[in-house]
Amino acid sequence: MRTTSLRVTEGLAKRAPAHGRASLAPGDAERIGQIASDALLAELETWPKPGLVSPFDNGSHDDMDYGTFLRSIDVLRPYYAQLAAAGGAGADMDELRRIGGLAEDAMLAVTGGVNTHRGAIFALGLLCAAAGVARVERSGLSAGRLARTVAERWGRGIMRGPINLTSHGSDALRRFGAGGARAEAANGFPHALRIGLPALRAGRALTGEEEPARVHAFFALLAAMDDTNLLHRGGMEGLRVARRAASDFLLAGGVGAADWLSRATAVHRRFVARRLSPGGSADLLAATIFLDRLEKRR
Ligand SMILES: CC(C)(COP(=O)(O)OP(=O)(O)OC[C@H]1O[C@@H](n2cnc3c(N)ncnc32)[C@H](O)[C@@H]1O)[C@@H](O)C(=O)NCCC(=O)NCCS
Ligand SMILES: Nc1ncnc2c1ncn2[C@@H]1O[C@H](COP(=O)(O)OP(=O)(O)OP(=O)(O)O)[C@@H](O)[C@H]1O
Repeated sequence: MRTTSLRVTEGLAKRAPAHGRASLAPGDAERIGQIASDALLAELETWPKPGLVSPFDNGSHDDMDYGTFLRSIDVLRPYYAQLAAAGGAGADMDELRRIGGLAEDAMLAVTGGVNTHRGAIFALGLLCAAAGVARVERSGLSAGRLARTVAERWGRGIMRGPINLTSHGSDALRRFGAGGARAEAANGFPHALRIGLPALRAGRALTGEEEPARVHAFFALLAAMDDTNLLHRGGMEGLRVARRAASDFLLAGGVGAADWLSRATAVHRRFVARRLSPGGSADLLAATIFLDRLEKRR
C-alpha cells in the first residue's frame, strides 16, 4: 500500500507544474486526502446504517465485507491527495475525471472487481479538489464555499458528461428522472449542506457523542434523498419504503429517543430482508463528515 501511495504522490509532484499555477503548500494535499479517507472510515464504522456494510455485518451485500471496504479506503487516499493538488493547480473536469478513473481502477484492483466506492470517489474527490482550490486561494474551508466551488468550477463539465449509459445511475435517470450523484455534485451538494451537516450537529447536541450523531445524519439524508442505489434495487416502492422508515425514526426523536439503537437496528433488519442498500446516502454521509472536519480545521 505504501508503495502505491508514494508512486501516486510522486506522479502528482511531476504533473503539478504542467498547470503553470501556484500549488499547495507542502503536505496540504496529503492532509486533505487523509481527511477524505478518514471520513470514509468513519462512514464505514457507523452502526447501524440500514442495509449497508459495517464492522458488524455485510448488510444487503454478499460480494463485499468490512475488509473489502478497508482495502478500498486505503488505496484511495493518495488519489484524493492527487485530486486536491489538481484542484489547487486549476484542473478542469476532464483532468479530475482522468484522476477519478485511475482511482476507480485502483479500487477495482484491490476489491477483486467489486464497486465499493464509485460514488464516494466522485463526491469526495470533487470536494478534495475544491479544498485544494480553497487552500491556494486562501479563501477558507467553509462547507458552503467548498460546495459552491464544485458547482461553479465543474458543475457544467459534470453534467455535460461523458455519461455511462449502462450504469445503474443512468438507468434511474431514464426510469425515474432521478439526477443521482451527478446532479447532487453539480448543484453544490444541497443534501450534504442543508440536511447532513445540520443533522450531524443536532445529533451531537442530542447525545454529546459522535457515532450516534453520524447515525442521526445518515437517517436524515436517507429520508430526504433520491438514492439511485435504492431505486436500482427496489424501484420507486423500495425508495418510498426506505425514506418512510427513515422519517419514522426521526419523528420518534432520532438518536434522542431512549430506544434509538434498537429502532435503528430494526430498520437495518428490514432493509436486509428486502435487499435494500442506500449507497448514495452512505456517500453523502462521508461527504458530510469530510465537510464538518475540514470546517473545524479552518
Ligand atoms: C458520476 C459517477 C458517480 C457515475 O454515476 P452513475 O450514476 O452513472 O453511476 P452509478 O449508478 O454507479 O452511481 C454512482 C454512485 O452514486 C451514489 N449515489 C446514488 N444516488 C446518489 C445521490 N442521490 N446523491 C449522491 N450520490 C448518489 C451511489 O454510491 C452510487 O453507487 C462517477 O462514478 C463517474 O462518472 N465517474 C467517472 C470518473 C469521474 O468523473 N470522476 C470525477 C472526478 S473526482
Ligand atoms: N458502507 C457501505 N456499505 C455498502 N455500500 C456502500 C457503503 N458505503 C458506500 N456504499 C456505496 O454503495 C454502492 C454499492 O451498492 P450496490 O452494490 O447496490 O451497487 P452496485 O454494485 O453498483 O449494484 P448491485 O450490487 O446492486 O448490482 C457503492 O457504489 C458504494 O458507493
